[in-house]
Amino acid sequence: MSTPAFLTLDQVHKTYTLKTMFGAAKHIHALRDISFSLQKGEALALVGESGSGKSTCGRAVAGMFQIDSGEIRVEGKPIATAHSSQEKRENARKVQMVFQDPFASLNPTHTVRHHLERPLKLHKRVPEGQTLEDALFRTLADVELDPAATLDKFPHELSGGQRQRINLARALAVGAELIIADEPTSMLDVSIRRSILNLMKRLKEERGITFLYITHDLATAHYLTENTAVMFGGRIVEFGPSDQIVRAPQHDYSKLLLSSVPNARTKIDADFEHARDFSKFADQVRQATAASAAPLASIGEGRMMRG
Ligand SMILES: Nc1ncnc2c1ncn2[C@@H]1O[C@H](COP(=O)(O)OP(=O)(O)OP(=O)(O)O)[C@@H](O)[C@H]1O
Repeated sequence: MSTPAFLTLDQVHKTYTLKTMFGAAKHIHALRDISFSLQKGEALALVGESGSGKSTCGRAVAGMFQIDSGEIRVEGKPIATAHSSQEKRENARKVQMVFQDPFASLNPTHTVRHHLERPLKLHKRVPEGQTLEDALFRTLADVELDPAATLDKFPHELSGGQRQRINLARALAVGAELIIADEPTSMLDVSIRRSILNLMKRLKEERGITFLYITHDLATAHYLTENTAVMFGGRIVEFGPSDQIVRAPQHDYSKLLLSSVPNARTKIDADFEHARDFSKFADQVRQATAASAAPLASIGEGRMMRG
């Protein structure tokens, strides 16, 4: 029997219903018919503009709310059927989130030691024959921080990049197998973004950690990920190998995202390069993408596009 994918999303839908001032309900289709799967140790980028549904997708996988329909499976088991508290704890351990703001996710009144000690103890992650101190040192070394210099510091004594490394260390401390990294570098200095991406790449390659990498930045996705899903309006409009999507995007919306990236070595249609009023042109592309009811269909070589 073949091993199931580490993560599978099968026709996932999520609609938020908001009450407007006049009492009428407004429905926001945040996820529409989202399907993909990820093998252990693979990374998938979810890319799109603000509001396209990327974070909702990440939070759904982390089990932070109930989806309306469809199924999310981790190692073949639907997360919605985790009934016992032990099953829920185990899912929560395996799937960890790292957020955009590296400061907000750390408690400013506690040291790095406190942030890592608790998960290591709670999830019994201190290997036999090692002390808690050994495990703390190993966890910090795993994210390329100097353990002795870092352990007793408070979050405000660390740079943004170091804090994001602590957030990754915290995920490692519980034994995360899938890390959902939601814009993990967008609040960091440009100069250190690449080093955090490289660290995630190393964790993927050396530890077999699976990544769902949420980003606005289609151009950086291929450093870390094998595949990219371009999202718009809660739907996947294009899916395929990340380097191919960057070099030769097929969907007009993917081209639009890439056309704003300086120096992207991308085949963009003449329309995109010569549009006189680019923002009007961009709106036309968004409207056409929103209006299309075409299904996501294979266009060959592992690529899919909504026509
Ligand atoms: N808790 C919520 N209640 C109501 N609407 C929500 C909620 N969370 C998200 N939305 C709406 O769902 C849609 C998708 O939002 P989501 O945050 O998933 O997009 P995103 O692509 O991650 O955007 P960003 O990059 O800005 O985070 C948006 O229209 C958003 O306003």
